[in-house]
Parts: sequence; structure tokens; C-alpha cells
Amino acid sequence: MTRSAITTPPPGATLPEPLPGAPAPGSPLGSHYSRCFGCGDRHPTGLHLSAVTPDGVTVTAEFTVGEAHQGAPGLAHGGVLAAAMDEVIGMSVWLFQRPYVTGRLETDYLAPVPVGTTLHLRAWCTGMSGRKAYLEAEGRAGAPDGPVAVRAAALFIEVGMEHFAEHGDAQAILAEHHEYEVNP
Ligand SMILES: CCCCCCCCCCCCCC(=O)SCCNC(=O)CCNC(=O)[C@H](O)C(C)(C)COP(=O)(O)OP(=O)(O)OC[C@H]1O[C@@H](n2cnc3c(N)ncnc32)[C@H](O)[C@@H]1OP(=O)(O)O
Repeated sequence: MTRSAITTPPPGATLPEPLPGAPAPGSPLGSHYSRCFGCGDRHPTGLHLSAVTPDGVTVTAEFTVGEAHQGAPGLAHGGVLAAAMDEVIGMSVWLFQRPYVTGRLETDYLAPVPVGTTLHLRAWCTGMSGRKAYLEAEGRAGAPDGPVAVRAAALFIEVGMEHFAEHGDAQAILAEHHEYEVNP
């Protein structure tokens, strides 16, 4: 992975452990918001990612490239692939049960991805330090052990729920997730 110092964990960063109450291995994580472009089942042209965790700290998901995801004719748009990386990484920090947002996302495109291809996505954390989480992801074409078509490294930053109240519609999130409080 070609990544910058910004997405490389600093000395002293720690690796996450599965939290108590983490989803059982293989059980679906669900969507953080039904209208999310990445995971929402109510988004008409979204990626409709559905993730599972094998171990409470990493996630896997599948994404089949459709007609709505093209850039060049017959090929996935690079921005859509970056969105898939962003989403699967976001799903893995979701396991930490605190809200995080993307600060930086770096993406390597190793092979074109034709429409109809199923990408097998995996994301994992490489370190945590304060509010910062360092993560990586990959998308393999056709099978979990297929060739790597896209890779990413990211810095996610922990925010409070006021981030969503101030800049967006936190109530829409809360309507679906009652375990978080806005402005506690
Ligand atoms: C159930 C509840 C769930 C809620 C819904 C979940 C939704 C999940 C959605 C999932 C969808 C998928 C995910 C999505 O798509 S999330 C959507 C895309 N991301 C965003 O919209 C984030 C926009 N950015 C911001 O809001 C702010 O900039 C944030 C909050 C990130 C930081 O502003 P804040 O004022 O809070 O903090 P700070 O500026 O003091 O920075 C803190 C530290 O971080 C370092 N830093 C920051 N940025 C960068 C950078 N780019 N490169 C390198 N470093 C960076 C910074 O230097 C500092 O380091 P240090 O000086 O301390 O060493």
C-alpha cells in the first residue's frame, strides 16, 4: 500500500480489541443510516453494502458494480470505488461504538473493475491514538482470495454527536439509533 505519514499510525498507537457486546462473528452489522449512499437500503442508487465482522474488529462486505456505478463505459468509476473503501472502513470503526468521520482517504487503483464484478471488501484498523483511528481496506475481484483491485488507507477522527447535530440532521440518525444521545 502506498500511504502517507498521515495515514500511518504513530509510535505508541494501540490496536483495538473487540468490545463487550460486539456483534457475533458472521452476524450482519446493519446500516448506520438507511439513506446512506454506502450502506442504506433506502438509497435508490447507493452501494447497498452489508457488512459482517468475523472477529469484532475487522469487517467484510461484498459490492457488485452495477450500471449506476460506471465511469468509463463498462467500468467502475474510481470515485465510487473510493466510496466503497470509505464505507467499509466506516463500518469497521463503527465496531468501536463511537462516532468517527473520515479525515483523509488514500486510494490505490490496481486494476479496472468491470460492471458485474463483485468486489470482496475487507477493512481493518492498524492503530488508534487519541481521537485518531488509522485504517486500511482492500477490494478483491471475484472472490475473497481474488486479485486486489483497489486498496485504501485512511485517517478517521472521532467526533461527538454534536458534529451531526450542527452540520447535518442528527435526529434522522437518532431515529434509527437510540443508543446515542445528542447534546447529553
Ligand atoms: C450511531 C451514531 C452514528 C453517527 C453516524 C455515523 C456516521 C458515519 C458516517 C460513515 C460514512 C463514511 C465516513 C464518511 O464519509 S464521513 C464524511 C466525510 N468526512 C467529513 O465530512 C469530515 C469533515 N471534516 C471535519 O468535520 C473536521 O475536519 C474533523 C471533525 C475531521 C476534524 O475537526 P476537529 O475540529 O474536530 O479536530 P481538529 O481539526 O483539531 O483535528 C483533530 C486532529 O486530527 C487531525 N486531522 C484532522 N483532519 C485531518 C486530515 N485531513 N489530515 C491529517 N490530519 C487531520 C488534526 O491535525 C488534529 O491532529 P492533532 O493536532 O490533534 O495531532
